[in-house]
Order: sequence, then structure tokens, then C-alpha cells
Amino acid sequence: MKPQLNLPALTWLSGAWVLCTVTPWLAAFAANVKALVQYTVAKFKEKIDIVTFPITGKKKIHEAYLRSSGAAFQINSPESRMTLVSSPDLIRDIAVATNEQLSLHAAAKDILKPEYTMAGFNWHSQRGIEGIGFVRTLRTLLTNHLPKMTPGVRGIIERTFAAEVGEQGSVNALALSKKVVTEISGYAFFGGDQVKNQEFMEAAYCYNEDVLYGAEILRLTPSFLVPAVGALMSYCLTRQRIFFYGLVDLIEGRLESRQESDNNNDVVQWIIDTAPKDQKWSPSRMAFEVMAIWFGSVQGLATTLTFALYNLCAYLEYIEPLRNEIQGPNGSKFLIEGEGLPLMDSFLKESSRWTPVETVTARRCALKDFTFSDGTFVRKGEWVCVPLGPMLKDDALYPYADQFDGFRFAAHRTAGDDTHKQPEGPSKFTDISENWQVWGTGKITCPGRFFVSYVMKHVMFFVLENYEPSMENKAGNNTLSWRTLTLPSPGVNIDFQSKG
Ligand code: HEM
Repeated sequence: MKPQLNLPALTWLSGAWVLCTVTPWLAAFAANVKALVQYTVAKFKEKIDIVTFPITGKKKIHEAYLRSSGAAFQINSPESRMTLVSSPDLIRDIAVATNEQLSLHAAAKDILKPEYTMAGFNWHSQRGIEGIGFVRTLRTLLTNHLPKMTPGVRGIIERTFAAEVGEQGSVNALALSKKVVTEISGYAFFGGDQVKNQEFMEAAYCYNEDVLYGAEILRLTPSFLVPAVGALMSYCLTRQRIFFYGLVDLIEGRLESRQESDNNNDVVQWIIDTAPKDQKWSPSRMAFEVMAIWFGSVQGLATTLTFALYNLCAYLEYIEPLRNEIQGPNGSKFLIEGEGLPLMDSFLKESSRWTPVETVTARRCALKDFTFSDGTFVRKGEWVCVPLGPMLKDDALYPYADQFDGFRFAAHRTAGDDTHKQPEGPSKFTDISENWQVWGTGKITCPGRFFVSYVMKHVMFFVLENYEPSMENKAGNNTLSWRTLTLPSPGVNIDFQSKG
């Protein structure tokens, strides 16, 4: 008998074979498609994050900080992926990293594009290779000189307010702050004679904004076009050249008349004196150094002062105690010693906590792969930062952080009993601490902070002595966010009524 084909069995068998071989393949295919879709969505989201970062970056950092419960977190920014750390241990990792590992200068170069925006200054990525004379210049020599500057500084403030406000009037707060800060900084940096050179001071006044706007355009330009756009920009930024060559002339003059220069007490002279002797800096190199410090100095100080004036107008109840302080013995002491005024000091510190200009600090570019002590890995070329803005609004660090308390940092015997206690006790505006990252961390802290405190106190002193300030538009939004910055909104005026 011929063997018969068992068709149903065969059909079942081939069906089983198809199921066994094709199903896993189908499953793998589906898994791959799913992974591809997920990857594409993630990449797309990353691109959206990057494109929208200038507008949403600050908010994203704040939200991620709240979710992180103290752990490191990552945010994509147009320049690089940022790893943000807020716990003391991880901040200490940044503080003790070597200059070859994490670089402030490389991150600053990415942001400011100085080779195009600062008259061609292409500084070294590693801090310290070309000396750090600027730290002694600002931290020691300028700070020690502050009390001697007081008559000159008071004269500048008086003249600027007379010209911009008069007996009373409504003026743009940022423009006024920039004017007065530029004049005082000019006096501290270049000396009394150079500030009389109007063309030079006009260029110095505009230089910061030219750098900021120029760098912003280059950051928005596709990378392959940056060299061409940058070269064109350098050509157009004529004020940078006026400022640069003005500084070169000033420095050459100082170097030629060495004897006379010994009488100069200003930043230009101290940069000449502290320049690394073994590197034989040219006048141009010294001029670049002054330009870089000038940029760091004027913009941040003018914006911080603007916010302090805003807060004085927003919280008018502080005017009376602050005025009593300047009219008492603390006021006279400040005019002689250039420091003090504990209530004013606390008010300025609270103002910086309330409205910090920068949301991140200790920004560093990893020059090589870097691993934090908790194992968080940062690839070469990426950035690390500290989320300063969210930390300053954290109840765990600042009790009732969502309330403005102008005297929270003052000793309670001077401030009264109704203020919120800081767990660590009273502190000064210029103090450095683990929680107060406003001035930086570790070996890189702001050497200009004593100058900042001195200038802000003098301007506030003058306002309290002479005016009753208030916001012209009380309901308006006075600030705006761009990237990680908080800036004064355009057109915000303060009404200065004569105190009578
Ligand atoms: C309110 C205004 C200011 C704030 C909030 C501020 C803040 C800072 C911070 C946070 C750093 C450290 C940078 C980092 O780690 O990322 C720094 C560095 C620096 N600041 Fe300021 N600063 C201000 C004004 C000034 C002024 C007025 C000057 C000059 C007179 C100045 C000169 C410098 C210099 C030269 C450095 C670099 C220090 C170094 O590399 O060792 N700053 N500043």
C-alpha cells in the first residue's frame, strides 16, 4: 500500500514552522521599530529642548532641580549637555578639579566668542597658564584702595544723578545703573584723567553690549558659518577697536613714564604691575586682560544694582530702617572705611538671592572625561554647573525662601525679631559659603565682590539720602529670562521724587 500524504498534519506542521520562525523575527522587528521610534522621539525632543532653551532653559533647570532631590541632573543646552550638581560633596568635586580637567575659560570662550567679539582676544582655555595677576589686582589692590576712592565716587554719583534724574524725575532704571556703574568703574579701572576722554568712555560703555549681542548672534549662527559671520562682525564692531587702542595707548604711556606711573592707583596700573614677568606681556596683551575684566565687571554689577533698586521700590517698608542706618554712626563709618552698613548689606544680599542675574554658576567645560565622586560621568567637551537660581529659592537653605526678607542675613539685634533666621547665623554680602554660590566656588571666586558691595552701597546711600523712589508702572513685569539669565525688561522706569 502506497503511503498516503497526511495533508492536515502537514498543514499544521508548516503552520507551526512559520509561527516558530517568523514570530520571533516579527517580534524582533517590532522591538526594533519601537526602539527606533523611541530614539527618534528622544532625539527630536532633544532638538526641541535645544532650540527652545533660550526661552525655557531657566524654567527647565528649576523643574529638574526640584525633581532631583539633591542628585546630579542633566539638561541639554545649545552649546553642550550640562550636568548640574547642588550637593556640597559634588560641588566640592568641581572646586577641587584641576585646571586641566574642568575649565571656566573654555566655557566662557564658548559663550562669548572673544576672538570675534573682543577685538580678537583668544584667551587660553586653561586658567593660570598666563598668570592670575588679575586676582591680586582686584581682590587685594582694588579692595584696599576703595576707602580712598570715596570722595571721587560720591562726586560721580552726584553728577550722574544730576544729569540723568535732576531734582526729581522718572528714568529707565537699567540705563541709569549702567551709566553710574560705567563712570565709577572707569574711575577705578583707568584713573581720573582717562575718564575725561569721552570717545573712549563711550566705547567702554557700549563695549559690553556689543560683546553680548555679537556673541548671541554667533551662538544662533550655524557653526559652519561662524568664521565668516564672526570676521564680518569683528570688522563692524568699531567701538571695540576704539576701546582696545585707547587702552593700548594708555598702557604704552604708563610703560614709557615709569616714574610717574608709580603714582597711579587703578586697575590698568595694577595689571601692568602684576603681569607675569617671565612672559613679557605686550601692551596689547595687557589691554586684552583689562577688556576681559571690564566685561565681567560692568554688566553684572549694573544689572545687580538695577534689581536692588527694583526691590527697594517693591518693598518700601525697608526705606525707613535703611535710611536710619545711613544717617547714624554706621553711615559715617561706611563713608570713612568703605565697608559696613549691616542692614544695607543684608538687603543687598537678599536682593541678590531674590533676583539673581545668573541661574547657574561654576560653569566649567570638561577638557577631558570627568567623573564625579558619586559616579556621574561627564564626557569631554560637556559642561558642569551649579544650579544657583533654584538653590537660592530652596526652603531647605533659606527658610521661607519664597518671601523677600531684606534683613534675613543681618544680626537679629539690629534687624528686629520679625525676620526669618538663617540656620547658619548672620553673614555678609561678600561672604563665600557652600550655600551661597553667588560668588563662585573653590579656587575661583569673584575677586571683584568687594568692589560690587562698595559701589552698590554708595548708590543706594545716595538714593536714600536724596529721593523717594517708586516703580513708575507698579503692575508691570520688570524682568525677562534669556538662556540662564534674568535681565531687566526694556522700558522699566523708576520714579525718583525729591526727598525734600
Ligand atoms: C554682581 C556682580 C558680580 C557677580 C554676581 C559676580 C560673580 C562672579 C562669579 C560667580 C565668578 C566665578 C565664576 C565661576 O566660577 O563661574 C566670578 C569671577 C570673576 N569675577 Fe565676578 N561677579 C560680579 C562682579 C564682578 C566685578 C565688578 C568684577 C571686577 C571688578 C569681577 C571680576 C571677576 C573676575 C576677574 C573673575 C574671575 C576670577 C578667577 O578666574 O579667579 N566680577 N564673578
